[in-house]
Amino acid sequence: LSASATTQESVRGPSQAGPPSTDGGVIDTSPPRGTRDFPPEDMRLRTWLFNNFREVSSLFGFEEIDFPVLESEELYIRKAGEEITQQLYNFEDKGGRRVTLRPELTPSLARLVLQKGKSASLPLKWFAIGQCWRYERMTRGRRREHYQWNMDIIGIPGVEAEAELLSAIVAFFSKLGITSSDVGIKISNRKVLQEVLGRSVIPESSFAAVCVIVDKIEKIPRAEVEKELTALGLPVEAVDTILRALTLRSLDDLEELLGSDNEAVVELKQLFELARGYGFEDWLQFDASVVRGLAYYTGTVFEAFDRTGTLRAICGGGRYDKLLSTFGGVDTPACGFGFGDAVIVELLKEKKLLPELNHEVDDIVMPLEEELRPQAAIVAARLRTQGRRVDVVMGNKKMKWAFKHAERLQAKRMVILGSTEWAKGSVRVKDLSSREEKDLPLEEL
Ligand SMILES: OCc1cccc(Br)n1
Repeated sequence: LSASATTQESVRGPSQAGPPSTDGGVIDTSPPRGTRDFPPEDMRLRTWLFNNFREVSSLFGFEEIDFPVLESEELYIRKAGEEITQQLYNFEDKGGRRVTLRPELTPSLARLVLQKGKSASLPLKWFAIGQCWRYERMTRGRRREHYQWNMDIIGIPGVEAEAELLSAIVAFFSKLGITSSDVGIKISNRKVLQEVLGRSVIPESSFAAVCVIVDKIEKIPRAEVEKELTALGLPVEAVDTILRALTLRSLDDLEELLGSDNEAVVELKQLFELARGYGFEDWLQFDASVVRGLAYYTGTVFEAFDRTGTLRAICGGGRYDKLLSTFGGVDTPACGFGFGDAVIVELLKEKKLLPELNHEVDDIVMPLEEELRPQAAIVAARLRTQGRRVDVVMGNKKMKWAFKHAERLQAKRMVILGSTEWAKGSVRVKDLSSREEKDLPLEEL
């Protein structure tokens, strides 16, 4: 056997040694490029984060849904030049179908709403937590998967829906100890751009593509944005007007530019008034430069940012009233947000708000002799029936190991089975905080 096979044996033991790997070495134990494993310590943090996602969703009366990570490619074929649709993790399956790992959750949600049709009584308040994928040339070394929390409200045309979603986002941040001094939420409305484009007589068909390009305004040089806009066929003066409009940072200036009866002005004013009612207006700021990079947004758009400016957007969302009709359904008002699992963890690290999460059990059950293992099972079953988390020591360990193990797991008690005590129907229980030790009859455990 080659050395590596021995290595494998040392991992699997001689009796179960699998076939030596092809080149005689141990397999590559890293996960596929751009993906992550979640060993226990990382999985505890992820579970903690997702539990907070779920608790906030439940607090706001939302129902959880889920759908396959694999979807038909046609769900994401959009012509607006979005990065997300140009990096599909797509392939042809063995049945010749064009499929893809989903890059986002919203199209799946739209598909499910259409599938439910009239049986889904509106409004729907649905949330999902799902892994999303992109295939990006590793030249940029970025991840190819992340988990996203989405909350969506289907069937409400008014901005009260957006106000609820924003309130949920603020509730989530507050729950984790993040305040409006740490994070702000930029708000705008794509109807600002629609109005400005309308005045420059830009065809409606270019609207989504203009939004996708303008969304890059803070990521690529302005000249590049101008170049891409003119390449779309926009006259130079229209490009100037658009970019000037995007510098607006006050609703009064917006009202002066568009007039008080402009839909964007009306909707934004309503939203800020609701925000005052909810008490989170100090998190919000109007910022006309926010358009978000997804083609299907039609109204309100928003994104949460860290006020130090060191991180990428923490979450983002908006209104997408026409997505269902692009799938052949009846137009249904909808809005929602996506909240990724990566930037929020970076923010919590920076703010020293990461929770201390340890693997914990209540009782360690320790048979002093292998012959007492069946009895240890009886004790463990009894304790678990009471809802106590029990770790049964296996592998013929000594007491010294068991006490170190108990300390690592911050166990409350060590329950020791010895033949003498068992003969009297008792077990020895050591309280690991008071160090008190006593024999307890099994029925008093
Ligand atoms: O938000 C863009 C995106 C989509 C899928 C996977 C990853 Br990582 N990032």
